[in-house]
Amino acid sequence: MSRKMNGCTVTNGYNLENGPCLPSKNGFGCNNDHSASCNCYKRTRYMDIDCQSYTYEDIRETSGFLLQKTKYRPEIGIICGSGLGSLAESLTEKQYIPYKEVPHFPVSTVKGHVGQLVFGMLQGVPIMCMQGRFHYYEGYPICKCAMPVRVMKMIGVNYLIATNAAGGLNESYNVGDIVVIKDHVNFMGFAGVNPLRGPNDERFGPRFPAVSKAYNAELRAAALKIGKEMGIQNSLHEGVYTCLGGPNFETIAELAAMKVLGIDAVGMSTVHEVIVACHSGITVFAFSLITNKCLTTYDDDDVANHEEVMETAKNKEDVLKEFVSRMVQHIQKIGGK
Ligand SMILES: O=P(O)(O)O[C@@H]1C[C@H](O)[C@@H](CO)O1
Ligand SMILES: Nc1nc2[nH]cnc2c(=O)[nH]1
Repeated sequence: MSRKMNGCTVTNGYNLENGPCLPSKNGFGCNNDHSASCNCYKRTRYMDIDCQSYTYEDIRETSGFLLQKTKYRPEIGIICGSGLGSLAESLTEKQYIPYKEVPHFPVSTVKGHVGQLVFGMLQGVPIMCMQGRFHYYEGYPICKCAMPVRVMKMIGVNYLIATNAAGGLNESYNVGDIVVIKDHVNFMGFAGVNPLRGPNDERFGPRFPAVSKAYNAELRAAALKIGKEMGIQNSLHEGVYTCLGGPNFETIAELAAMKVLGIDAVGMSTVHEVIVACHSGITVFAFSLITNKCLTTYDDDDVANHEEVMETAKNKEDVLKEFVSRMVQHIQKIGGK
């Protein structure tokens, strides 16, 4: 079915000559003719098709905007998972920048994800914190979900602390435990859903990056040591995380299959961010808060739900703030500013 949209003839949602024709975003670089010379065209042409919705220049525009807005020059970036936004509240001298004010940034649509950048100090270290992340199930292409990591890199971030809420599949895990992620299984990647899909701009990173050491071993060891010092070693683990597309939680059969594959924690984020961080040379530390136990038998009366996820995250707020704060201190000691 064809119809007119923003001056383009759109057939089944796509302008077949020029790619999808979407409304220009705040007019950034769009001259409204949606031709090949129009930035709007360049940005939207690949969206959902080639997963290349942001050019290097777009990311430069976004990071340039932020560097102009803030006096902070952070080397450490933090992404807050569902219900974990309070991690940003540990920062002092905070500056908030809502996503909707930032050129090219997506906006958060999920409960528990505020949707703003928080710049500030933690342990005397400048930090850039995302209070709210982007998920594939919200309708964003996966490259868009991971786009803020490229912005972080261009701003000067060299260390990423990615956090998430996850279901505990490993039977030894309890609700409220922390899992230091040592590796992931990119299920969505098995189906070709990868944030690096599409033309590769070498200025972002190599065409074929290795991700076998994505989760920095030194930082993982430090996290376990910190856990001991905090007296939480019995509720701290190292494990394998996976991201599913969501938004539904898993079936019993899906969980049984994942168990066989050695997956310990199941979520709906982080993997795409870590891949992009790795691609751009950012050192990664990531952890899951186990917000619910994965239910693996048919006679369980319970079912997974977002409210439980949020509640568990709220209950563990203080311990997580302390954990992250000590990790930041450690990173600063080994090289971050
Ligand atoms: O953003 P994260 O991965 O922490 O959020 C998890 C996955 C879903 O977005 C949500 C489900 O409750 O929690
Ligand atoms: N996929 C998935 N994501 C989660 N986020 C928090 N808990 C869960 C879960 O059980 N499964």
